[in-house]
This record gives sequence, structure tokens and C-alpha cells, in this order.
Amino acid sequence: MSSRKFFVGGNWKCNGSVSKVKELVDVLNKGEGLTTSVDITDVVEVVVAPVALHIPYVQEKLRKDFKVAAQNAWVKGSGAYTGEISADILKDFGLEWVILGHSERRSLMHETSEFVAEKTQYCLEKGLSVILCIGEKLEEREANKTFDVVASQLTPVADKIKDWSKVVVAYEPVWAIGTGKVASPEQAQEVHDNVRGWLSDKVSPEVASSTRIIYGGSVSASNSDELATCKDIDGFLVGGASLKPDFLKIIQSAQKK
Ligand SMILES: O=C(CO)COP(=O)(O)O
Repeated sequence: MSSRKFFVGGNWKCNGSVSKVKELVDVLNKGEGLTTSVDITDVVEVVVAPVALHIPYVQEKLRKDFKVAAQNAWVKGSGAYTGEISADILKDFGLEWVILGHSERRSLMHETSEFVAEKTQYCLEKGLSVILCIGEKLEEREANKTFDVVASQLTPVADKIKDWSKVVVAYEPVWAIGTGKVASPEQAQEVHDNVRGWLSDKVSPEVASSTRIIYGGSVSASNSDELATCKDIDGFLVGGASLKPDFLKIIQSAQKK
């Protein structure tokens, strides 16, 4: 049994409506099927990331043992940055978590690993916890560059931060996101093991053994149990399935650890 608490994040991406978010919060609050001998959040940390406009509602109504995250933050403090939300504002609002470096932001908004590292540094300085997303594209995997890619995404972060205690690394192979093509447990475990080894070499063995490395990419109620049994998979970052009652079944996979 690992000392790393299982972590399940729900990334709602740019989805939802006032009524859909209400329904989803109701489903999570009922928690049907979350059957444990102990309180579920004693064994798993659950964080959901709604669209920014929906955050106030979710924060008010969601069961208090589940936490709320922002899907992004600006690289600096508040100021003349139209359309952005700073870590200062997130923190002031009472948020604890932020997702940074999601592959959709890297590809669609051209966020570089340097920029993501700067954001990570700033958010940590402001006291937020960070879900740091990394992962290779299909062509990079096919060219056997997966380990180089994840290392190149982590390096600027390791250059900027000392304290990793508030970082969860989310390995999300781009080819598995939203495609229904989940990484096999062997494929995911191999990269998680590599990332942990990288952390051990480049940061410290202590950080490597305490940092949670979670998997994301077509996680569903039908594959989460098997993925959860992998030694270095410490949880999930879930997209599509986090918008459905299936999310509860994925949370329940923590029992497989
Ligand atoms: O991008 C993801 C989570 O951040 C994964 O998305 P899907 O679970 O929809 O593949």
C-alpha cells in the first residue's frame, strides 16, 4: 500500500450549462455506489474542475469532501490581462486547486512548457495546489520519443520549483484524450515508472516517492479498476466520464489500490 493518497480529478473542460451542472452536482452529492467501510475521501482525494463561470455554484453546493479546481490560471498576478483569471483571484475565491498545462491548452493556445512552468511557479507561490499535465502526441510515441517529451515538459518546472508537495503530475497521452483509445495498463505504468525515475534523478528520491502521478485519457468506469492496480498509477484525471454518474465508479476504483 502506497503512502500516496489516490487522487481522482474530473476535468469538465468547456462543457455544461446551469441546469446540467446542477444535475451533476446532485449526482455527486448523492454518491450512489460509493461503498466503502470508511469515508470515501479517507482513501481518495476528489477534485472537480468546472468552467470558471460555474465554479461559484459548484463551490457552494458540492459536498464539502470533494474539492473544486480551476482549469487554468494566468501566469502572473492580477492586472491588465483581459479575459484571464489570476492565481490571486482563484485563491481569494477560496479555491485550492488549478489544472495547468493541459494538452488542449498546449496545442490550441500554444502554451509552451516554459510558460506552463512559470504558471506552476506562480500558482504554487500563491498557495494553490497544481495538477500539472504532461504527455506525448501520437507521432512522438511512434517515434519512441515519449520519455524525452515528458522529460522536456517536466524540466522547466523542476528548474523553477523546489517544493513538489502541492503538485500532482497528470500523465495524459494526447492520443488517448477524448478518443476512447485508453493507454493499456502496461503502457501507462511504463511512463509513470519513467516519470517517477526522472523525479528521483532530477529532483530527489523523496519527491519521487511522495508525488502522485495520475493517468488521464479515455478513463472510464470499465477500465479504471485495472489501471488502478498499476503500481505507479496514483489516480486519474477524467474528462468525458467525469460528466456522468460513471465518475463515481471511477472514484470507487481507489479500492483497488
Ligand atoms: O483530457 C482529459 C482530462 O484532462 C481526458 O479526457 P477524456 O477522459 O475525455 O479522454
